[in-house]
Amino acid sequence: MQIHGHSSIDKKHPISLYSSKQLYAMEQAWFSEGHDSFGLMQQAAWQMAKHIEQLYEKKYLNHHSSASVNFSHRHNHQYRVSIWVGKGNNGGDGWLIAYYLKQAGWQVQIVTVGFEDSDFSNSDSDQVNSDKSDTTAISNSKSSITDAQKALQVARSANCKYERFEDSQNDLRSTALQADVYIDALFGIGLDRTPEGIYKQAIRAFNELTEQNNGLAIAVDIPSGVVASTGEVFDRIAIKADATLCLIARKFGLHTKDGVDYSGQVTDIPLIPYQVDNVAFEPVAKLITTGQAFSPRRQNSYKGSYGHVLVIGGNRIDGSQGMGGAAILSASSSMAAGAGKITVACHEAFHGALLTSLPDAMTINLHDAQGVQHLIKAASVVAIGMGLGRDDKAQALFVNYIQAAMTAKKPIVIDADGLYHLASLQLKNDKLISQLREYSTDNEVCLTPHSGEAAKLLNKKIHEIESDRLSAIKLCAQTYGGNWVLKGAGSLVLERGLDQEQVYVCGVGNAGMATAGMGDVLSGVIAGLLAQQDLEPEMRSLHQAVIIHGLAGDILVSQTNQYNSGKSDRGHLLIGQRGLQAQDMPVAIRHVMQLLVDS
Ligand SMILES: NC(=O)C1=CN([C@@H]2O[C@H](COP(=O)(O)OP(=O)(O)OC[C@H]3O[C@@H](n4cnc5c(N)ncnc54)[C@H](O)[C@@H]3O)[C@@H](O)[C@H]2O)[C@@H](O)CC1
Ligand SMILES: [K+]
Repeated sequence: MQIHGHSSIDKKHPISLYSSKQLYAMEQAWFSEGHDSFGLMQQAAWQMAKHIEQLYEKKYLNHHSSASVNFSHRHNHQYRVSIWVGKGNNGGDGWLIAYYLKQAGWQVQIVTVGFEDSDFSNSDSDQVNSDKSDTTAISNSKSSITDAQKALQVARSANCKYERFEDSQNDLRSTALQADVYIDALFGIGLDRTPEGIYKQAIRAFNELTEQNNGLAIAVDIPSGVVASTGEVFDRIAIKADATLCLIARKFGLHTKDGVDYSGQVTDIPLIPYQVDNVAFEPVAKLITTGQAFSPRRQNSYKGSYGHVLVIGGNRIDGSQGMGGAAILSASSSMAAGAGKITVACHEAFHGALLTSLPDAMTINLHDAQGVQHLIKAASVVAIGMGLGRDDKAQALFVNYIQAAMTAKKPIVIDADGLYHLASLQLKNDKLISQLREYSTDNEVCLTPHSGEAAKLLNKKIHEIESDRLSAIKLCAQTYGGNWVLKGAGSLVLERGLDQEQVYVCGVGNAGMATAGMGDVLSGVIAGLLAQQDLEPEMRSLHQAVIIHGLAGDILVSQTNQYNSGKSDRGHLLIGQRGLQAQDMPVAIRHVMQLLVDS
């Protein structure tokens, strides 16, 4: 079930993202300043309980679509919450949320997963005297029990009802578990392996129950099953949350790879100051959801002021396989992103098609080496590889044109088959790789693989890339130099500065963009921005291009924009994610360029 409104983020500023290792270090820094760990858990749970009430009330108002709904309805209907707890501290948060929501008048049902009977009897023996059954008494209890066990005691001493998932599996569809809100406190940042057996069953049951009962699914800290440092979900076993209450600091894994599909709307509950124990933690990445505003163009300018993009690609191998579309898409996207002029070096067989769809472009035969080299000298930026082909002849062209671009000191964008050639040259220990790496220290080189291409470039398996995209993009940059995009849900962007590198996670874009040609569009936008020398570096940066590309895709599938309204007098039909095509993009890219000037 969706919470009303646009998905997760509408913050303008980049949001700092951290790994689980850093999260643990932050907690430890806080505790080493003398702060109490159970106290932190109490704060976390109390604040989450308040947010849970707010989220549910918001959902209720949306569904009863009248602002006049009076929340005195609470008196007619007791809210029901089902809280699923694991044995770690994430579960500890869950027990305390149960305690606070019960205080607030909710009907609370706890489902424990992975607990033995002894877990409860141990705590019985340690049980605090019932007439002192408050959290203070328990937190002050001398025993060496863990915070999670203390939390369990607090909830039990307040008579919160619980049942073991293991005992009640067959009855899980009983009315006892028909809740308005389901809380996932099974695993937090401590998840380090595939949930199996009872955990796998519990995660599945949780998802089924929330769906059947149209319940609101809220994850404590991170949806169980999502790895906080990578965004990976093993075997698709994870809680599908409508909302995530993210404790202390934003987890990297919420915004890239599978995490994007499971986290829902993310709310921060910071709890501790950003700088603890004199340590300021450097985020592993920054989440960006909006672009830099463009400055208006000078009236007194001409096409040369905005650069000349040379797109090299669109080959036809041995007279059969043709990939002209890749170059066309890239070229039209470059123009949509504001490049002053475009030349496309593609196979002559495609010149007609190119000019039909993009009469603004100039053409040259891809195989006219002298002519292309001459144009490389004249161009402001060279984008190479889209539909270039992978045979030896194409590789020779690639090497030749990259050498020419480096000699002429041009910014270079390498995509698709260009990346394939780089990977194979690297395997052969070809000198081009070290030359390119050296070149990229003083010149702009942008490389844009998806996971499959990154796997080839690093001579690894795709799943190795996917299981740690952050390490993969860093290794790409180390090996080849340059600035990188690792495409996919929550695309990563790595930009190298003088003495440090910055990683961004792109928080816009949608699954409709997982179609052929979208990468060609992106390379075009990157080249189009790079060509515009009038722009400040930030406005023509790689992350700006990735954001523009993502926003354009989102605009096309949004139901409320001028290009996609059933009521539009332009006669456009509604477009959804299914069926979105790369050729739809240039019009939306132009629109985003305009929005970014206006904003
Ligand atoms: N006092 C504190 O330190 C605080 C902790 N907080 C909470 O604590 C969480 C982290 O707690 P923990 O470090 O205990 O970690 P978790 O609660 O995430 O659980 C870790 C436990 O689960 C086990 N485990 C991991 N993957 C498993 C799998 N696939 N199948 C079965 N068992 C698995 C681990 O071996 C470990 O025993 C945070 O996410 C947050 O919710 C917050 O309450 C803030 C304060
Ligand atoms: K969780």
